[in-house]
Amino acid sequence: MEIPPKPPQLLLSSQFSLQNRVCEVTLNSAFLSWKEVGLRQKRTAGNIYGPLKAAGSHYVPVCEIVSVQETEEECPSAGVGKWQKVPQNPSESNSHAFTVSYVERTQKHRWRCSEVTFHCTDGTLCLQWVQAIREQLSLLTIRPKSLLVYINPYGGKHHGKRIYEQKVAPIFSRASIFTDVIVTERANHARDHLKSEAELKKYDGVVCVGGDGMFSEIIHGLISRTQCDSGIDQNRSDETLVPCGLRIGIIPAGSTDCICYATVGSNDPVTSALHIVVGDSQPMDVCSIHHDTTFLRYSVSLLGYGFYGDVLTDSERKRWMGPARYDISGVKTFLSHRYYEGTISFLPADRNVGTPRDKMQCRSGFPKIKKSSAGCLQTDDKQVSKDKEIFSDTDTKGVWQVIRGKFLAINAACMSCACPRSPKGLSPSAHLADGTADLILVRKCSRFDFLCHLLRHTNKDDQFDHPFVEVYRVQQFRFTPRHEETDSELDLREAEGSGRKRIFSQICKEHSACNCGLAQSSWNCDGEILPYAAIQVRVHCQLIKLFARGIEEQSIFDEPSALSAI
Ligand SMILES: Nc1ncnc2c1ncn2[C@@H]1O[C@H](COP(=O)(O)OP(=O)(O)OP(=O)(O)O)[C@@H](O)[C@H]1O
Ligand SMILES: CCCCCCCCCCCCC/C=C/[C@@H](O)[C@H](CO)NC(=O)CCCCC
Ligand SMILES: [Ca+2]
Repeated sequence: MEIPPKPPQLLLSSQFSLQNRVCEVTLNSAFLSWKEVGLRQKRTAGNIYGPLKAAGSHYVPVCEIVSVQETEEECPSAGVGKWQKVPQNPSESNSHAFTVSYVERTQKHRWRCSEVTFHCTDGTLCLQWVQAIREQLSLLTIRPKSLLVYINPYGGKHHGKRIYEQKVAPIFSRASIFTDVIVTERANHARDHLKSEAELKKYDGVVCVGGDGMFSEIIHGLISRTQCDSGIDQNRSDETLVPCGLRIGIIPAGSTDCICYATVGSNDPVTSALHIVVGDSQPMDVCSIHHDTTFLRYSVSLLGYGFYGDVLTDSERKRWMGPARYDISGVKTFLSHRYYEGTISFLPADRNVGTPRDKMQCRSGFPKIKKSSAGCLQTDDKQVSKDKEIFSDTDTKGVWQVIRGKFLAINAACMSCACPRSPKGLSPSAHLADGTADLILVRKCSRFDFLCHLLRHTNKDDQFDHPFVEVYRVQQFRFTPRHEETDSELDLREAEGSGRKRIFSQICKEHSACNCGLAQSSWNCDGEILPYAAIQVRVHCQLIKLFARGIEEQSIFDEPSALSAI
């Protein structure tokens, strides 16, 4: 039987002056609230993006208070050069005041740090309030007190340092968070520092100021350090990796910022800073990628061969263009319309984690997916779709599937990969922490059809609803490009003169410009090119944790019904 939650305990209730009006202010163990005295209370849906409020009432959850401080309103006194307190209005003369900074939701999942200042004539009362609020904040032990910050000064439009100093550092300082800041001096500086030098015990988290490439450096440093400390060999693709203890915060300052966007719902530095301050925690899956017995890289967003690999290869030569390089290279790659041949084998995911086409988008706290002590997933069955269109569990559980063909793109997404270019992402129903990736196969088709498929990433239409697109939810997969297929794999091809084709394939290896389907592409792994085309990929469930909570359902802030318990 579920034990009902305890009602919040009333801690303080007093009258203060707020902008010339008298307000009743209440603090309980869950909320700080205030309402104008004498106003009749009427619950309304209010401003859908505003703070939790009924008409004239404001409710701030204690867990969303950033800080509280005694306020002294001062201005220079003429001529003397000294500063003295000056009341803002008559009712606030002899005024003592305290200011509460708190999270306020605005449009499109963005958060702001708002302030409210309460005035009264009794200094002791103000102090009592400040202490009571601080005491409640001190109970929030999930909040970080000390952070290690890495800034890539060259990510995106080269604004990382300025974004941190102007928008983020003031919020951390208001929340009394200690920071050690390192501005990187070269690529892989942050990775190498985390791997072997950083005194990680000093910190409650690591913050990355940059784009997806910088985030990738941070996870490589942290994951490698954790495996090394635990005696795990990353070159063994069958190893169970040890989850990282420290949470990672992303302050977006890159070109795509897909990981930030898909875990927070926006690419806004202030919003990310506030998610760090309130101590959010979002577990995330990570793919390990091996070539035979060599570990190559980890991936959390896109692993793309063909189209996205070619876009990245071309765009790397245009880094000087900044974020626009992806648009130019995207159009160029689209026009070249190359396809690639090879074999994909994959191990389908358990049916209880849903399917890529079930329209169950990953949202904050839903569906409840927990990693069991045995490392596998437990889901709340009632929340999981019963969509059966691709495989039935009994047919495929634990059985590798093999698909050969000619592909314009082979993409694997461990999460939705939503970003400003594609607000619902490459795989809109992929989940952040379910131990699976969505494998998307785009077979050879006409330019027009491929364009329709690409454009659907930018609107509400279903990009998988084409006869040339297949999508599978997988735990592991392998890819072998056509020219690396073994004799036995080639022998398996039906109705193909295998001897003749193999000779042709060797010729085409050196002839990547010809559109014969036997040329090789490269894998785009979270924005980095992999050195091998033949890879094995395995998803590690919830290997890392972010200072995020997943994308919030906007509707929970539309109406104050959640406040009825107060
Ligand atoms: N000081 C530095 N000098 C040069 N390169 C750096 C430095 N610090 C980090 N890097 C590298 O810069 C690359 C790109 O950085 P980042 O991801 O921040 O920006 P981006 O490429 O513009 O954005 P995105 O990855 O979102 O497309 C990363 O791969 C990182 O390794
Ligand atoms: C001709 C019309 C084309 C319209 C196509 C729109 C489709 C956009 C889907 C975007 C998916 C982004 C996935 C994220 C990948 C990141 O790990 C990676 C590093 O930041 N970014 C890219 O590779 C950059 C990839 C940029 C691709 C354009
Ligand atoms: Ca996943």
